[in-house]
Amino acid sequence: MDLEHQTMETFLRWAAEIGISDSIDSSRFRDSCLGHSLSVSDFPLAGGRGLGAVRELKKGELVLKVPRNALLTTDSMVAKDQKLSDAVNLHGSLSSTQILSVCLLYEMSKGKKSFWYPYLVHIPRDYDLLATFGEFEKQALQVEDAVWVTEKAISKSQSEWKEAGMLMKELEMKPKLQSFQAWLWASATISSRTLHIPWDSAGCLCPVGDLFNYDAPGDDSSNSDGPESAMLTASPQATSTTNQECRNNGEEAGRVAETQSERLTDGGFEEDSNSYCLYARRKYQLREQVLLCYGTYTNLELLEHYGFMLEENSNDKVFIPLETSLYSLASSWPKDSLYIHQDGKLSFALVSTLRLWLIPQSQRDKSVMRLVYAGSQISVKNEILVMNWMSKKCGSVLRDLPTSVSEDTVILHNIDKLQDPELCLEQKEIEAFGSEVRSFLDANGFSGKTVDFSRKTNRMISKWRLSVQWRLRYKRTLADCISYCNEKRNHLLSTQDRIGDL
Ligand SMILES: C[S@@+](CC[C@H](N)C(=O)[O-])C[C@H]1O[C@@H](n2cnc3c(N)ncnc32)[C@H](O)[C@@H]1O
Repeated sequence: MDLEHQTMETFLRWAAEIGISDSIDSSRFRDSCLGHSLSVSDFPLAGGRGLGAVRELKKGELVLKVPRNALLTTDSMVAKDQKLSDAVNLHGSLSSTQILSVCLLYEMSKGKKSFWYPYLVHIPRDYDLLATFGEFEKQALQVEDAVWVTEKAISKSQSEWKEAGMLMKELEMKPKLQSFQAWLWASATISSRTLHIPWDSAGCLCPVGDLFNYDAPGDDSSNSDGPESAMLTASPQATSTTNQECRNNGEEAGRVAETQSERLTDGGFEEDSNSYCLYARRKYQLREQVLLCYGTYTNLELLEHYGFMLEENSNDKVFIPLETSLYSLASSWPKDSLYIHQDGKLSFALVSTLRLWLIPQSQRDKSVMRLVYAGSQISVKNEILVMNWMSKKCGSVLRDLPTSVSEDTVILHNIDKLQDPELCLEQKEIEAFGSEVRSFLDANGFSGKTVDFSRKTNRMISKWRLSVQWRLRYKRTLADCISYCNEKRNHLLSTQDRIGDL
C-alpha cells in the first residue's frame, strides 16, 4: 500500500472517530467514515480525487454528516489556542478571510500537534487559481478582460498578504509560512475548499466534505427521484452550500432563484444536528461520481476561484468589447448582462440593446420600446441588421486575437504531449512545437537547455494549459455566435424574400 493510500486510511479513520459519517448510524462504522454511501476515488476527467457512490443513491438522501467540532473555522482554531486568540483579537481590521488564512497557516505550523493534522496532510499543495498565475500564463489568456481579472486577483492577494503581515509576525510563524507563496496557498485553499457557514463569512474547511468535485447547476429533472420539497423541509437551516456562492450577490434574479433551489438540494449547516449535512442533489448509480454544486460560475470565475474550467458550462458567458454608445443605451440593463451564451446565442439584454441601437433614433417611439423590453423582434429588417452586426463584430474580435481556433487546438495538443511522461521528448522535438512553446521555454529559462520536468515546471505547464483551454473555449463560442447569427440572418432573408414574392 503506498503512503498516500495509508495516510488516506488514517484520515478516514480519524474522521470516523470524530463523528464524520456517510451513514445515518455513525456508530456502526469505526474504521472509516465512508463505505456506506461514498468512497474516495479518482476521476481523472472530472476533478481528480473525488467521492464516488458505493451504492445507488436517491435524490435528496443524506450522504455526509460532519459535526461542528470537526470543522476548521477561525472560531474552532482560536478556541484551541490562547496565543492565536489574543493575536487575532488585536487585528479587527483584517477581513474574516484574511484571519482564516492566517489561522490556517498557523495551524499548519503545528504539524503533527494540530488536532486537524490527519486532514491537513490531504489538502493539495498546489493550486491553479488565477492569483497563482505567472506573467506568461496570464498573457496566454489573450483576452483583455481575462488578463485584467488575473491582474486584479494577483494584486488583491498581494495587498491582503501585506496587510496580514503584522499578525503573522506577532504569531512568530516560520518565515516560510509568512511568505507570499504560503499566503497564496492558504487563500487558494480557502477560496476553493470552504463551505458556507452562517456565523463566519470566511466559511469553514470541512474534512471529507471538501472532497466533492463540482457540478454546474442545471436541469436534473431527468434524474429526479422523489420530491424536492422533502429536502426543503429536511434542511430548513440550509441557507447555502458553498461559501463561494455568496460572491454572486447582485446577479440576475432568475439566476439567484435557480441557485437557491440548488443550494437547498445540496445541503448546508444544520443547527438541529449541529452538523454540516450534505445531500445527493440527484439520483446516482453505483460508482458514479457524487458531485456538489458550488454555485453558478462562468469559466473565468471558475478559474479565478477554483482553478479549473468546464468545456461544457451552461453558465458560461462570453463578453466582447462593445461600442460606448451601445453601453450607454443599455443603461436599463447592467453591463454584465450583455454577453454571448456558451452555445453562441446572444443574451436577452444584448439582443434587445442591439435591436434598439440599430434603429434610427427618430424611430425609437413607445411601440418600438415596448417591443424591445418584451424581448421581441422590432422588424425583419432590424433583426437582419442585428445579426449582421454581431456576426461581423465577433469576426473582428477573433481576427484581433493573436492565435486562431485551429492554432490553439494544435498548441493544446502540443502541451498535452509536453506533459505526457511516457513521451520523454527531446529538446529539439519540443522546440519544433511552435512559437508559443518556444516563448514558454524562454520565459522559464529553458531555452537551449534540457527541460527539467520538476514539480514547478509541471505546475506552470498546467496553468498555461488552462489559459489556452480557456481562450480556445472563448473563441469557439464566438465562432458559434457567428454561425448562429449567419443562420438566423439567412433564415430572415429567405422569409423576407417569400413575403416579397407574395
Ligand atoms: C473542494 S475541492 C474538490 C476535491 C479535490 N478534487 C481534491 O482532490 O481535494 C475543489 C477542487 O477540485 C477540483 N475540481 C472540482 N470539480 C472539478 C471539475 N468538475 N473539473 C475539474 N476540477 C474540479 C478543482 O481543483 C477545485 O478547486
